[in-house]
Amino acid sequence: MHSNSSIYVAGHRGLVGSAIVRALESKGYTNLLLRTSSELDLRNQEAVNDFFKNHAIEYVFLAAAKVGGIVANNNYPAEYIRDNLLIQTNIIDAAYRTGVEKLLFLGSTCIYPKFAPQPLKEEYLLTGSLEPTNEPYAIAKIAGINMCQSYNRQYNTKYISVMPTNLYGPNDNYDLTTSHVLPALIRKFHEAKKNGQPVVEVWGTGQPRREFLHADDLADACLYLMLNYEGSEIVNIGVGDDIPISELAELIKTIVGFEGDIVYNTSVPDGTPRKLVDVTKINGLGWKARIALEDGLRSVYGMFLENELIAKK
Ligand SMILES: NC(=O)C1=CN([C@@H]2O[C@H](COP(=O)(O)OP(=O)(O)OC[C@H]3O[C@@H](n4cnc5c(N)ncnc54)[C@H](OP(=O)(O)O)[C@@H]3O)[C@@H](O)[C@H]2O)C=CC1
Ligand SMILES: C[C@H]1O[C@H](OP(=O)(O)OP(=O)(O)OC[C@H]2O[C@@H](n3cnc4c(=O)[nH]c(N)nc43)[C@H](O)[C@@H]2O)[C@@H](O)[C@@H](O)C1=O
Repeated sequence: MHSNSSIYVAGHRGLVGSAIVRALESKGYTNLLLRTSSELDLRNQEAVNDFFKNHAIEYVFLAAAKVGGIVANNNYPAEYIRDNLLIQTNIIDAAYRTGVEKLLFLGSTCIYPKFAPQPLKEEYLLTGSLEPTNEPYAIAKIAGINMCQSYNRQYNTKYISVMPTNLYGPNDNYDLTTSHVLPALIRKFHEAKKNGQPVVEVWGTGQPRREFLHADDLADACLYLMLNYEGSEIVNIGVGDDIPISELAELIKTIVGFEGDIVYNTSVPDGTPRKLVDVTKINGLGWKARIALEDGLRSVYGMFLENELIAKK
């Protein structure tokens, strides 16, 4: 990949896509192709084919997807399987038909069996049943991985698939009905402090453990793998450490400065009890995460406050 290679970042306004754009720009890549979903609906095969035919795209970062937290996944299963299958199928096939040099597909650690041994090694894929709250999304992602591998095998393409753990960072989704736990708790504690509320509700039992990776670390890993990895086998991306949701809640509570209580709403599902990734493979390839959770949290809360000030002006 050269500084003037034509690079399409699908989903460039999202948490991951925007971090990949920042990483590419900071490393001097200048020829980036970017389209919002209203400019190019990636579920529309004809539009996607035309877009690829009309631009000599050399590299693709496939970071466009329908993404959401546990409750959104559980409530809208049809949308999660349909949109993700359409988006990824249209892009992967158009990339092949127009001779794209290399493509990076973003999966997720929810592709691993619900009760797989920890930490999750790449070879545990397809060894057991999935977590029901996100099975449709996970099945779409598994289909995407297999599609990349099948195209590599039959058509000699160079499509790589990465499995990031739970992510957070700039341009995260703070809508409490669709967001993931980390941005949701930042907003809940912040609003409770501002409004003088005595309690904050945290979903589930607080016992599940999650691993959190900053989107800038993830983007750095994606760029590193695009430049240094050619295998068809999936690669985990994580920090190699996790914490219970109850501990995350206490940490965010302290950073935000909320002095009230936490209540657990156990009518909301916990989801997978644990999904800590084994990072031996990516560490062996020469990449390691750098941003510690507490530093990352302070930084995103700072951005959250800045955005709130801007919104008020
Ligand atoms: N967030 C997380 O914790 C994790 C995310 N991932 C993976 O990373 C990838 C990116 O996720 P993330 O950045 O968090 O998601 P976001 O929701 O932040 O961003 C998704 C992007 O996809 C675009 N998009 C969605 N639907 C369409 C469509 N029909 N046509 C065109 N573009 C569309 C959106 O574009 P627009 O803004 O223009 O509407 C948006 O910018 C996904 O594959 C996800 O599975 C993996 C593990 C964890
Ligand atoms: C990235 C990943 O993201 C999803 O899986 P998840 O990790 O279960 O996601 P989550 O961040 O929504 O929840 C993590 C844990 O946190 C608890 N929790 C507490 N309080 C809130 C809360 O206020 N909001 C949310 N969303 N969760 C909360 C919640 O009950 C759960 O125990 C899937 O989309 C999956 O497909 C996927 O890939």
